[in-house]
Amino acid sequence: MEKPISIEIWNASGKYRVVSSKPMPGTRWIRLLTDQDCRVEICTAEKTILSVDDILGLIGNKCDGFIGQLTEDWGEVLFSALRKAGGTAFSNMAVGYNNVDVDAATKCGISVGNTPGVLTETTAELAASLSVSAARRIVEADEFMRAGHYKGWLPNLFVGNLLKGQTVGVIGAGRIGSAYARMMIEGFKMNLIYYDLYQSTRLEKFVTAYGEFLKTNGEQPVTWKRATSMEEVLREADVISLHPVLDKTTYHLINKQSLATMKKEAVLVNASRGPVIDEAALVEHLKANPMFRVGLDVFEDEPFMKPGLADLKNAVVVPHIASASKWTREGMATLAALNVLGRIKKFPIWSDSNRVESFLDENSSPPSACPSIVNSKQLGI
Ligand SMILES: NC(=O)C1=CN([C@@H]2O[C@H](COP(=O)(O)OP(=O)(O)OC[C@H]3O[C@@H](n4cnc5c(N)ncnc54)[C@H](O)[C@@H]3O)[C@@H](O)[C@H]2O)C=CC1
Ligand SMILES: O=C(O)C(=O)CO
Repeated sequence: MEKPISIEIWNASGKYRVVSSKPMPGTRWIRLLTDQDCRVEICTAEKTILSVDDILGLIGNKCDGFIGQLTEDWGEVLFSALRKAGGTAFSNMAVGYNNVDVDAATKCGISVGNTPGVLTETTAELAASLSVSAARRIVEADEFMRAGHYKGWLPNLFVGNLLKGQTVGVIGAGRIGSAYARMMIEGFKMNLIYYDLYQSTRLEKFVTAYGEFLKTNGEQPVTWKRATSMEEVLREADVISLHPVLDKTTYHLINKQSLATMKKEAVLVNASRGPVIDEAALVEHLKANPMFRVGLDVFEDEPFMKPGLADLKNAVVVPHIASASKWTREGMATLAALNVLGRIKKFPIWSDSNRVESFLDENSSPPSACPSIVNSKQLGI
């Protein structure tokens, strides 16, 4: 850090030093730590994305646990430093942990926490919002209105795509992808096609049951299909939402070739990680196909957009806010803090990291457990 690090300190006399690289929403997470003899230090520097050097400065000579952010590069350098400072616990305040070298953490004996179970619906809701915004051209129409261009109703004004009866495609039907699929199916009566490495039996059962319900109601039933390849989804779906993890297999999953496979008037949504799409190829595709629309929450080189994207009317862009509801963000902070606290206190691992309600209840003490540690098996804890 160029300037001296600005730090807010809670419970200065606490035995265990826990550092958070950012202020996080709510105060419960701070209280949970200070109640258990932690001294909590929160970096309040204005710089948004902290460098490895910045974080080394925060770790210092004694640090028992660290709560980090998805914008930070947690690799061997930081985990070695944390270990040297006596630390055993790290948690990302995120469910995704593609910014973390888990093997490096394991080698240093450091646990890596993440925060599933509290952001599934919030993230799916934003993906659904982007789907509707792009299909119905809401942002374009809003800009038109504010610019004073509206002269009265016209048959051809901002005509977009109807969702009802169309096909929604989900790539990565895990927690968030499945929740998104249900919203689009229940909300808009869309048919489902999905691609995932694993079968999503619960989702399939839901669509079957919902289809039966619609049929008995005299309505057109919805249907589902598990695709055998991603290309099948790209070819058949009218709206496609991306929800896989980011790893070597999903980097640039959507590229020039896969974009060419999609329908000319399709809607593509990404609320997973930016590099899942080759963004430069996407810009070219959007330019060449004005009826093709995207809704993007994440970008390949965050915080930047690839040249040309910001000028395109067929793109809706928001700054990585998919999990940004108050309840979710406060919950993420709580889970991240408890991941770190649990390891420091040698608590066991919670039995089901997707069922974390009991950690989030404001009116009771959380269980004495680590809510979600991704390398617990490797560490033998
Ligand atoms: N934009 C945002 O603010 C947020 C983004 N995310 C991102 O969403 C991702 C998914 O989160 P969850 O649903 O909780 O994770 P999850 O682990 O429940 O689901 C991911 C799914 O992707 C599938 N998958 C992995 N490789 C694949 C491949 N090559 N092709 C197709 N499917 C593949 C997995 O089998 C799994 O079902 C996170 O890893 C994170 O990067 C999560 C929360 C908020
Ligand atoms: O949790 C994540 O992975 C995010 O991207 C932010 O919520």
